[in-house]
Amino acid sequence: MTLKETLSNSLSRLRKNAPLVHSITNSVVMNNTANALLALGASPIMSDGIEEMAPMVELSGSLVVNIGTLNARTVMAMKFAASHAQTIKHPWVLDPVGAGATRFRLDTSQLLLEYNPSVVKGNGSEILTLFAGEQGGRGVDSTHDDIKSLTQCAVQAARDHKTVIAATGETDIITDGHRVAYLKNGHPMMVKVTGSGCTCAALVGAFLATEDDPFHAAVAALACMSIAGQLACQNSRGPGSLQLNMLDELYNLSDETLMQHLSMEDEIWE
Ligand SMILES: Nc1ncnc2c1ncn2[C@@H]1O[C@H](COP(=O)(O)OP(=O)(O)O)[C@@H](O)[C@H]1O
Ligand SMILES: Cc1ncsc1CCOP(=O)(O)O
Ligand SMILES: [Mg+2]
Repeated sequence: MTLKETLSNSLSRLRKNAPLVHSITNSVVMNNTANALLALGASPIMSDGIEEMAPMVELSGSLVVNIGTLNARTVMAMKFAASHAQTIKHPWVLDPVGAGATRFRLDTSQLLLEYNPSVVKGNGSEILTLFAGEQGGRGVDSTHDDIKSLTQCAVQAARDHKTVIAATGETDIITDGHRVAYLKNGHPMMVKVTGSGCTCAALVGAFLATEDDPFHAAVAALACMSIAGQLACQNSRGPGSLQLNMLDELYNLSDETLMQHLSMEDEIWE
């Protein structure tokens, strides 16, 4: 079966299951992320209280750890949740937001990596900072657009850490170190809405709960995000209407629309 065929009913499968997705995320995007998960067909719950971390991880179908507005207390909660997820083999995704901005962010991202995330989702600069030690990015935004070097880095990182790397940008690159998918959907206006990348990570979390293979989960999630974004941009005058239209497009997305608009190439790296 081709990758495209494998993805052809992933969205309806997700909606049938309506998974509960637990996010420890940043205070900038919390509301929008919860709405995006609802629009897609999942159920969000945001919680960073260490007192309820273990039962919350067990209750939900997957975990999203996003370090966007981290502090000492929330980092403790993130570590606890990630560690518990690893112990009970619970799927989880790491979004190392602004990993290159400060030492605290880099150290926290590296520490969380030790708990074997199923997927690491970042923009190009975050992935290169974390896995190639490159200085780049402007705060939480990416300054990287070289597909060749990013793919090389992502493949090696996926192999070294036995995980799936999903690097977003004009072309999204998703790899488990062997299979590599390039998604060319999306629209440049998407970078003008804060939290676009965070929504990607949340959607990866949703698909991790209903797909057995984290590589498929990451490809399905980024395809939904980029295609919904691309369609939303057609009716948006700017970032304000895009943020709203994005939710409507996620809500109205179907397997058929996804397959119709999907612009993807994939290859195997030996
Ligand atoms: N230049 C671009 N053209 C098309 N889509 C883009 C572009 N830049 C980012 N995207 C899309 O925007 C979403 C967020 O990606 P990105 O901006 O890299 O994340 P972040 O918000 O973490 O920096 C992804 O779905 C990605 O495909
Ligand atoms: C602006 C900002 N500052 C801290 S977290 C955050 C949101 C980042 O969202 P994204 O990574 O999706 O652009
Ligand atoms: Mg981001």
